[in-house]
Amino acid sequence: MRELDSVERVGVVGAGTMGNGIAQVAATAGYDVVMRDIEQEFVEKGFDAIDSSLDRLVDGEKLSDDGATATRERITGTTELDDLADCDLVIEAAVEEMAIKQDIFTDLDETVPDDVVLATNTSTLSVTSIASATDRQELVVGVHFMNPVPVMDGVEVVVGERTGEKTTKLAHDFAEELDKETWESDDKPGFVSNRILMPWINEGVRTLDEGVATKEDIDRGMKLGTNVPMGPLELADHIGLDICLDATETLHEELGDRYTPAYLLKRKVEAGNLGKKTGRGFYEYE
Ligand SMILES: NC(=O)c1ccc[n+]([C@@H]2O[C@H](COP(=O)([O-])OP(=O)(O)OC[C@H]3O[C@@H](n4cnc5c(N)ncnc54)[C@H](O)[C@@H]3O)[C@@H](O)[C@H]2O)c1
Repeated sequence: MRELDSVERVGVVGAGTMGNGIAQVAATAGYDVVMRDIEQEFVEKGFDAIDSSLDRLVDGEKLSDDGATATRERITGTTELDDLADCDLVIEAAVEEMAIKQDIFTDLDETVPDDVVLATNTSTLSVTSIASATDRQELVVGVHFMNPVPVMDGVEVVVGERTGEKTTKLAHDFAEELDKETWESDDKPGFVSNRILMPWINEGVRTLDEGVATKEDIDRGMKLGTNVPMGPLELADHIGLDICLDATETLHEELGDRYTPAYLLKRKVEAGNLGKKTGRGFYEYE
């Protein structure tokens, strides 16, 4: 297995909310990064998000101008999977669909050298099922970054049925190289974070739908009452309502009725009101 010391080039699959954030923090830590999406347009959008994020960090004096320029220069974009062939570690952050993730892992398994660790950023899908699409299950692990990646300090390392000990250690060590702190979860639905967070968000949506309070009061109530930085509806908009629905459906499928997705959550996703990323969710955004 390729050790962390020999990791120079990191591949990121998906240039969306999480992929571009992971590419940014890996490049800031000094790694060369190849960020791959299926369309050039999505790659460009990923770079736009990275540029805005780096600008904010420079404005807030958290990163120097030179640091931002160097970070940006270390990231290359592509639509070709073959461009990941000389990566020493690959992190997948494509859409939360098992069939798509398994196809990606089968393709990666054929493209990337046998001793390279393949990580997935899945929020709730089984790391073991994703790994089963490869011939290197010992080298597949969950490395679950939090959103927004450049801001959040934590990374959840998810250990699948056949994930090797060295692979798990590499996942922790790599996240720490990116200045993150880690915790570990067994490969069970929702892991630690979303098993607890998604029912909280879902209950917030039901509380709105059942007319208990206005959206503003639900969010204010939870912020003032429990000292969290965002209430459930604001946080759902931030994460993306489609991501919340996918995660809640997985939990419902695996863990039963207490996780049934709220009706209003499904209605908003069907209407394309996915939260911040589409300009409208529970709140409206410029
Ligand atoms: N949004 C969050 O708060 C959050 C937090 C933690 C983990 N996650 C997980 O991270 C993953 C990505 O989520 P996101 O919010 O960045 O989604 P997103 O929709 O913003 O981005 C997904 C990207 O993947 C691309 N894609 C689809 N198929 C691809 C393929 N075959 N190859 C390469 N790229 C492909 C899409 O074009 C899109 O640009 C999901 O598994 C999600 O569950 C999301």
